[in-house]
Amino acid sequence: MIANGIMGTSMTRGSIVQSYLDLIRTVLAQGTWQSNRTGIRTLSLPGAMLRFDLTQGFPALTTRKLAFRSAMGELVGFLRGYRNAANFRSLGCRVWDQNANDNALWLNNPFRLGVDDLGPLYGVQWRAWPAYKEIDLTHPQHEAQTQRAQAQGFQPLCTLSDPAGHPRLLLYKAIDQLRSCLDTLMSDPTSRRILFHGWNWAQLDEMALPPCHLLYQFLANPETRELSLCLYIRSNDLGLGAPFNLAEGAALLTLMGHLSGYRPRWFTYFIGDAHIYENHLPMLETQLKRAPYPAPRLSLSPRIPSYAETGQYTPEWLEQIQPEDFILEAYQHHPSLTAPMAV
Ligand SMILES: Nc1nc(=O)c2c([nH]1)NC[C@@H]1CN(c3ccc(C(=O)N[C@@H](CCC(=O)O)C(=O)O)cc3)CN21
Ligand SMILES: O=c1ccn([C@H]2C[C@H](O)[C@@H](COP(=O)(O)O)O2)c(=O)[nH]1
Repeated sequence: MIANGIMGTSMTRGSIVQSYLDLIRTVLAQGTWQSNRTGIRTLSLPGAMLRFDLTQGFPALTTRKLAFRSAMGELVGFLRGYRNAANFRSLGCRVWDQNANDNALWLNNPFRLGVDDLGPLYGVQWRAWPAYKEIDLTHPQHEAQTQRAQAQGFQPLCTLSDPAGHPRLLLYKAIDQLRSCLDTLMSDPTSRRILFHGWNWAQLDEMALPPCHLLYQFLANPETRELSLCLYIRSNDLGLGAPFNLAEGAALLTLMGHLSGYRPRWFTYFIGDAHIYENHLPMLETQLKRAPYPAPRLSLSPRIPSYAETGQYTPEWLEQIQPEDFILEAYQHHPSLTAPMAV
């Protein structure tokens, strides 16, 4: 009914998982075999899109059991800016252990801080993107420029001279991109600039893995009180990664809407390299033989204030939320299946 979930508007509770299965079928039919850094070949398709109407349910896999608690642990770890696999484990999420400790390239990286370190990935960039501003102290407006930067929270670090010998003031700020998005949903919801991203070129070489889900754009409609999300994923492991990425994207959208007074609506999921690892084929073929169940529902624990109900803006819940505050309701699923992760 809905080819790759792209048509969208006629989506029903049953078709939420169907669009994932259609994408698997498309990659099986049209993908090409490719090699990659992991040594495990993939069937890959360049470019794909899935689109979910979240009023019809939550995009959790039903053709096998989604490790929901683990996925929410990962999301909460990102929300808190964690960079250590032990912190993720303490939230019930073990999916970062191998990337932290089993990849020879990362083990030999001089930026790795020790066992379980992952480097400044996802959450660090979301909550504390390191930003520097240089002000040319010979510019006639340098005082106004400095004042403006300081009003935005930039702190002077030192003065230095550029290659031409001009004195420059260096300022620093850790940018909380996610908090800025939430603040902008409150102050300027029709803005088309409410986005955060993880692709920090200056630090890609300091990370265990450069970000896969890297651009999140929120789109609010103050008239309908609906909030939508466009998410771009440069490289997506359809067997293991996509089920987590779908659940976490939809949960993040729900949380952002809850804290700013919007109901989640469209979740559009763009993929650059959509791939299936060779050793995931049996797991996916089994799922294609199973009939999907209706999509479950997501609710948030009542202890998290809904802005629409209380009128109180409580952005601190971005950090305070716990994995168990995300509650999956009416989740019917087929038995568990799993497959190895390519490291
Ligand atoms: N090759 C690869 N694929 C990925 O999807 C991936 C990476 N690497 N590295 C970093 C993160 C970690 N993510 C992962 C890694 C493993 C699972 C996984 O093994 N999922 C199991 C259940 C795990 C559990 O019970 O916690 C599954 O069956 O879905 C999921 C997401 C997504 N990412
Ligand atoms: O959230 C995630 C994180 C990772 N992945 C997958 C996508 C690829 O299979 C690997 C990353 O390898 P690269 O060589 O850096 O592309 O991990 C995912 O699907 N979702």
